[in-house]
Amino acid sequence: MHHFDRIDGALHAETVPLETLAGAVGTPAYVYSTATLTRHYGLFREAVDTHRGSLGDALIAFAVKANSNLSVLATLARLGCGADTVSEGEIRRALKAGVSGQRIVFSGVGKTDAELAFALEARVRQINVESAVELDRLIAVAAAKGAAPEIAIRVNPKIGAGGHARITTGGATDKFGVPAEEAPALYARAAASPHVTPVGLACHIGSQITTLEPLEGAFRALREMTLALRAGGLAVSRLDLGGGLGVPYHGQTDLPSIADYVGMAARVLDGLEVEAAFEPGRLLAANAGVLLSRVIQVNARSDGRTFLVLDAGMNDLMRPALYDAFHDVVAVRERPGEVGAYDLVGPICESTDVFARERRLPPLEAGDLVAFMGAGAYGAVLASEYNSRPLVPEVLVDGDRWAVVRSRPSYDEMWSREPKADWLG
Ligand SMILES: Cc1ncc(COP(=O)(O)O)c(C=O)c1O
Ligand SMILES: N[C@@H](CCCC[NH3+])C(=O)O
Repeated sequence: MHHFDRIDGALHAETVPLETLAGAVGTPAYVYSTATLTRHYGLFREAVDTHRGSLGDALIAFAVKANSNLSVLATLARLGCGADTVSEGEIRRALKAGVSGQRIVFSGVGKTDAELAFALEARVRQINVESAVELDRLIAVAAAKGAAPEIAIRVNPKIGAGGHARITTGGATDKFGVPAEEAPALYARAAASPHVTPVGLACHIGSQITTLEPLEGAFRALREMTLALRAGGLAVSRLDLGGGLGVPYHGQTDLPSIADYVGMAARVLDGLEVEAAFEPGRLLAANAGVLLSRVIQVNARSDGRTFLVLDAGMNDLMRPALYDAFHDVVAVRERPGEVGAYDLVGPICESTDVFARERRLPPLEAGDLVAFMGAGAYGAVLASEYNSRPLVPEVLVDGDRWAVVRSRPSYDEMWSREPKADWLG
């Protein structure tokens, strides 16, 4: 079986052949590796523990949006990982997977009153407030419940970064966070309310960030703001540094390592005596998963273009269509012969249902299996049933054992969610 994990150039293999899984559950299917999730969390934990002096007893809160499969979350929860959540559904998933409320951070620009109330009932560790208007609503919700939740103010440091313009979150025009110049006054306002307890600041400037500079700039902004708030007599004991560190989709070997990244954070926070938190999503999960797909047909056109038509479509893996994202694709069993240039497409009736153009691959035939690498983050979670295609199964592998951790619904199950309007008879 192909190795999943390319982080740090290290290879971690599970021992169940992908062919076996494809035969058992059908294709397309997402396959996740326990060993890789464990290794990535372990590397992060080790880096953070090395810098306890600067980072305190730091929380690593997996960004559930990256992969919300309950068994993936349970795998991480068992290792001690927390959860960064952005909806009631994600809080519920994290709790169901065994993450205690005390390890759950609730972020997001549009939390409803009902979701805020739910977060208070779940006694989450921290609510990251993203605007003045949200603070007012939270104060009202908390007052009605006689609560005083611990909150952080998410600061927008006007440093946007990321692998694509559509995934930056810290830019001046992005909807996320409180503009840096407004944040101190908002913090002071929160401190004056008996219904919330401001404990710190948060930031998250974007995703698939491949250099440390923008992250360092954002962390420095939080440091300066902490010192300014303290000078004004306000207590700041936590800094939530968000997620965003990129992974090597292209096999790059020059990306910052987890140790580089955490070491940089420790240097910036040194001497502040705060407890740090990190919210990695992609970093923990992307290279812990592949999307398995079978070739439906090879359409070699007379104009010279060869379309490899796969049974996976953009509804199963949206990233290429949404962000022109690159996913390495490998033939699960390589046939001998000359490498060809294939346009990898799915069966969806959309012109953007193209995974790659002129990708060089060994000879492939109908029925062959391919694996999309780096599909463990923002893969299954972004899938839809477009073109009435059932969501694909998800499988978790652990050494030589495997389990279906999300099943493919039957068509009847799909229809059962659409009761006929009673007037239609
Ligand atoms: C608030 C917050 N934290 C963490 C993450 C995780 O980001 P990534 O998967 O890039 O680590 C995101 C997503 O971008 C986010 O919005
Ligand atoms: N969904 C995006 C990342 C966005 C992260 C959430 N803010 C991706 O697949 O790259």
